[in-house]
Amino acid sequence: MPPSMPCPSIRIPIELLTQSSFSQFGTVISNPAHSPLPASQHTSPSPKIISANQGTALKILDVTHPSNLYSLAPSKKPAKAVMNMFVCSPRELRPHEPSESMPSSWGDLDFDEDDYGNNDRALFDVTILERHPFTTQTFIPMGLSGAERHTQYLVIVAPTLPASASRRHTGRPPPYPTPEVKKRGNSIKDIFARARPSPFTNEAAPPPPQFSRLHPSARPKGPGLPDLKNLRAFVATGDQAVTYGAGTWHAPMVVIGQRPIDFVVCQFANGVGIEDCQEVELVPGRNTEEGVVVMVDSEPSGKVIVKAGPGAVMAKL
Ligand SMILES: NC(=O)N[C@@H](O)C(=O)O
Repeated sequence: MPPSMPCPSIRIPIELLTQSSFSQFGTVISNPAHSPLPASQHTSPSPKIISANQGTALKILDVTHPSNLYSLAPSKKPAKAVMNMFVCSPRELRPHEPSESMPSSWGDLDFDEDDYGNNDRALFDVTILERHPFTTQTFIPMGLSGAERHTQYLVIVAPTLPASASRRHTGRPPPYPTPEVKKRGNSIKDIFARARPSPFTNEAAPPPPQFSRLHPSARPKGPGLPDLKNLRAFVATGDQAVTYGAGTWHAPMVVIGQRPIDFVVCQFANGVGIEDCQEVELVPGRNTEEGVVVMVDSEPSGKVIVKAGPGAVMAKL
């Protein structure tokens, strides 16, 4: 049984998965020529593209930032790169019950029941979140086209609370090993290693902070619990892959539609259960109506409707 944390009642509208909306959680991998947003709404820097394969291919560089932080794991057991396959079945959704105004991650939303037209609303209850504290994890869907309307997947993520706030939630320290950050050593060797200019290399610039070379989404997130009030839900198209930054709290993959999606999943792993994957169960408090819920609105074709952020059809904020 994973540890649990109390959760508030909160309804989450769905956003379009784009690199800029997702940047604090990880990276989105897609052919920039197939962006779902018009060029005027692109906010992330253009990727570097070079010609390859005797001019018959475009090579788009560094589309994601795999990171292996297992040197910080308490066991110190080294990890290896692994590629697994997840065959993810469509999730069961709960029928929507008419509801009063509910707090949401986008402010208090007032849900007007007449607004759906022919569209449908169903609810996905987020009951568990997990994270891989020492590795990025990339989900690459197979066999789906960007135009596929009936089968899509949701990427549900949450920021990490500071450890002190996690303790307030549960009344106890975070249940997981804290990534060990290197202590500032005081031996003669350590002091010389920090000296500038360096007596060993003559380097004049100060040593870079431990994680500064990593993409911001790939830096360790700390041991805290998920920040449920700022949980976000994104809908991905079939031609997008997604990388969760190391330590990013996320829901196990949520496929929407009629058929399973096969994903190739790339990550590092060292075989120590608690270091490879950590889970927390979300339990609504005694006076809490329903817990953390993602609102899944869809067109009659089955296509999920984006309700918040760039590309929203009818966000009511
Ligand atoms: N994300 C997801 O569906 N599952 C995992 O992250 C896992 O490693 O089990």
